[in-house]
Amino acid sequence: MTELLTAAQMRAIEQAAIESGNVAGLELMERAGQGAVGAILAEWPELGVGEHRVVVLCGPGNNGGDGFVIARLLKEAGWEVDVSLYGDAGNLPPDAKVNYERWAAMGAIRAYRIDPPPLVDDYLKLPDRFDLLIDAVFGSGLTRPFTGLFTIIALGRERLTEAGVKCVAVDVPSGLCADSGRVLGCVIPADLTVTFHRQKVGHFLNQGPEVSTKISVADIGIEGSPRSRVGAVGGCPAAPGDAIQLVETPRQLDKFNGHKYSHGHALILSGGVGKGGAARLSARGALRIGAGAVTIGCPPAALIENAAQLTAIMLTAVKDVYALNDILKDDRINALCLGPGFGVGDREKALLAAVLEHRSPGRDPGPQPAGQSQGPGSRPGLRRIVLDADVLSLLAQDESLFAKLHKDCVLTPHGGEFARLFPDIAERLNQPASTGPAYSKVDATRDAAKRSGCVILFKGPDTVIADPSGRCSINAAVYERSAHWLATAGSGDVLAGFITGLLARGFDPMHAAKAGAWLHTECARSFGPGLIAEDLPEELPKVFRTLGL
Ligand SMILES: NC(=O)C1=CN([C@@H]2O[C@H](COP(=O)(O)OP(=O)(O)OC[C@H]3O[C@@H](n4cnc5c(N)ncnc54)[C@H](OP(=O)(O)O)[C@@H]3O)[C@@H](O)[C@H]2O)[C@@H](O)CC1
Ligand SMILES: [K+]
Repeated sequence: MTELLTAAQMRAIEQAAIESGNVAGLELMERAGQGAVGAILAEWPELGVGEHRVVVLCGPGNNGGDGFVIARLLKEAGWEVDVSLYGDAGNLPPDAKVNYERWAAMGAIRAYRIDPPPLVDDYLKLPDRFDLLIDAVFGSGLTRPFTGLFTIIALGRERLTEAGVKCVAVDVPSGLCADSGRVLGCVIPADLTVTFHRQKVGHFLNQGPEVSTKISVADIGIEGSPRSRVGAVGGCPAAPGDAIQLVETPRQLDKFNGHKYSHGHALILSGGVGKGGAARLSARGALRIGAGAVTIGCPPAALIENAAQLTAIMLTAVKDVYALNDILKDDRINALCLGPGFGVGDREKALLAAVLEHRSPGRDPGPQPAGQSQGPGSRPGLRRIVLDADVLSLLAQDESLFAKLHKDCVLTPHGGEFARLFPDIAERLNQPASTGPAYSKVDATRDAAKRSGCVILFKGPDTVIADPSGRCSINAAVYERSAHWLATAGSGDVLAGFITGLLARGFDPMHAAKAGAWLHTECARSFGPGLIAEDLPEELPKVFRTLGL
């Protein structure tokens, strides 16, 4: 389980470690500097031999303090070191001040005031040639946008890359909000970002991956402390529900025993003639991921078209609400998917209302083992629903439909659909970030989950999944899991099908959303560029084999 931290959580963990008496803040700063140097030499071993020159940009807080430690360590290793301080030495926090003084006893410091900012010509009188730029200007304490300094560096950054200068961000690239991954003002993009103890949420959201480029986590020796995790016993102020997890290999994919209906039965409602492709993609995804049976329900006129395309997937006519209610008398149908290619007419609206109302009258599955409920079919009438695409538009248009949403629903909006469903939340998220920590996609998804009472899966390379209780995870298709070719027509329909299939197999909504998103990314990575949506379900057997299933 990989837990991501906000700046406040990291501060609380650091504070708890210091208060435990096992380690002093100054020692943590020393370890942070050592960790950064270690990570740099591991990344570029060639920097460990021969003569090199580094420019260290320090800022007014403890991130700057880390910079002074790095300057000292590299100088001791024989480097030529050029240090600047952006801020007032008299106002440095205590540990940073100690390291400032230690460095001052070894070398020069060019100091620049924050207010008024330095003139372009005055700032960054960089040496003619150097190998490494250490960005220790701002870390997790960035509270407001700042452009003066950053603009100069950001503008010169490309030139530095061309000159072969490597840029290392200490903790986060300066200008990046450690909680939201949003840029306040402008940012110094890094070639390598060295962070401490745990990766930060902002490394995975929004622009975080693009400007952090590669993350190395340095151990600063607080791992064993009783409060090193969010929500640990007596831990930091954040409630357990506030921990944000990175979605990883799902552990509950082993097959149930029994006949095919013990793997559940998914019903995918499709649109009319010529509109069935999206639902067929969802159905294929649901079947491949292991639903025992999958049926597409389409308007009578679309039966022939669908029949010509389907073999293992069953087909039934759903003319109207009466027909649907008849089908739903079959208790083995335990998961539904509505939205892909569905349409937004009166028939669809009525079907959506009926499905939302049809939910297991008075049946609560009660406490379940982590991630899985009892075998599907064991609780007749319990229906879990994935709502995607057109249905999200219907929900956005009609408050009474929205009010029918419940905890067994999973909504899977992309950015545009999210903005239609939750316009005020999206507006807050899309406003330029003016204070740090900035409102993040995690905050927005949690707020949306709370309002709707459902699991929300907010798509993107940084897919955020939250439930109404605040539980939250990020499926990150970034860094080594990057799969930009996943942005292809129909890919979302397959994702909706994956989640539906997992719901049919008995996964609870949160775990189905997480596992579905993770497997979706894995299929794309496994297939590689050239992928089209049809390839995603077909890649699942290979991914399952890799998982040892
Ligand atoms: N936590 C840990 O366990 C460990 C933490 N460590 C390190 O500490 C870092 C966090 O340190 P930090 O809290 O001092 O924050 P940091 O970003 O250095 O600067 C804050 C200062 O900047 C100022 N300021 C903010 N925005 C500004 C702007 N736009 N323009 C101008 N000024 C601005 C702000 O001013 P204020 O908002 O208070 O007015 C404040 O003075 C962390 O990233 C890691 O590197 C390690 O040593 C290992 C252990
Ligand atoms: K930094």
